[in-house]
Amino acid sequence: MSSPSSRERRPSLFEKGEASPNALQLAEQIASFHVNPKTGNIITDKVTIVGAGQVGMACAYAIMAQGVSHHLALVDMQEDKVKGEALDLEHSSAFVRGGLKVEASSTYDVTHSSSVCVVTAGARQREGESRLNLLQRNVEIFKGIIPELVKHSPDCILLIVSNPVDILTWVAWKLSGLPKERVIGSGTNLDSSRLRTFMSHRLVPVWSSMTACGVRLRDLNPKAGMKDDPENWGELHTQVVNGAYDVIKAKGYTSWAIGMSVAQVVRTLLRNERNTHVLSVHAKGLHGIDEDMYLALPTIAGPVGVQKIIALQLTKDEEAQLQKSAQTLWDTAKDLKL
Ligand SMILES: NC(=O)c1ccc[n+]([C@@H]2O[C@H](COP(=O)([O-])OP(=O)(O)OC[C@H]3O[C@@H](n4cnc5c(N)ncnc54)[C@H](O)[C@@H]3O)[C@@H](O)[C@H]2O)c1
Repeated sequence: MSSPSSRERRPSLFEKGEASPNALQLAEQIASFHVNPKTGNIITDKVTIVGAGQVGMACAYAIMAQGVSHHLALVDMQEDKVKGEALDLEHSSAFVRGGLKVEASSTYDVTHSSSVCVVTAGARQREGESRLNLLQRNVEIFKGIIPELVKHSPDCILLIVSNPVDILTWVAWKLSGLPKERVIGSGTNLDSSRLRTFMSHRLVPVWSSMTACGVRLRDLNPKAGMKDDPENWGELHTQVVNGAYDVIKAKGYTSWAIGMSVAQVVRTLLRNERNTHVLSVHAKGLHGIDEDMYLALPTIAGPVGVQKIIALQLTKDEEAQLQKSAQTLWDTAKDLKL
């Protein structure tokens, strides 16, 4: 029997010459391929993020750390900054299962053939500036971004994060020429998480046993969330609405939670996980909405974009409020110069 020292060392693939550069390239490609189960087409997991600010980089980090994509392209008009961010991220490649490739530029060549393009670029409000003026400035920014993204990735899904997200998703749809199903906004996916977080603060001791027994909050407190609710669950609504403002007041911007939220949506889009997220989708014709507008609604989306918008069971009053929201958004959007 041969001793370990005398045992012939197995040559590595490189030494045996089995892995030519082409084979390595192929392995790299296979690692980042998924198959669209509906069409059978191969899609890559390449994701572009435009805007390498607080939100864009939190999205990039979450997408990378969760292994949602192994190939990122970052674009920002601040070339030095975006290149620095890309290097910093790519240096963590050894800690990421499957490795990581990060490209960065102030132009759009690096974005070619992306499956999902996330847009977080936006202008910050100037002192005394009206929201409409800020919005028009963001429209001008989008005019420089959206056609470039579509030119380099004509089959991509656009995922808009910049605020105001519903209106800018509509703007991106108009500027892109893509089918409405392929343009999606981050909607209120994050607000849903905020609601669950605030609920868990109240319910941690009993939550798991309640859900395990199939008990719902309304079974214990039929007035939960109503005006005369003795436990005042309605206060959660205020907490959710103020959630972003509380964070911005304390640290100047929001980043980590929106990054995680976007990573979750991108995973769903790439992997066809058929999860339901509350995303900004084209809402005309739903719940009596007449406006050509995007609104946040529960949506199932995948590699082809929006697959299904879940019909909500709304009271007349709730439906009227949704229609009013659509009207308010449209009143602003219709005056924009596209
Ligand atoms: N949808 C949501 O739930 C949600 C949550 C948080 C923030 N946001 C929005 O995300 C956006 C970004 O926020 P932030 O804190 O990262 O801002 P930020 O100022 O830190 O980053 C914006 C980045 O966009 C870049 N940029 C501006 N114009 C550009 C252009 N024409 N081309 C390429 N890059 C350009 C800037 O250089 C900057 O790096 C804001 O509109 C914010 O309101 C949305």
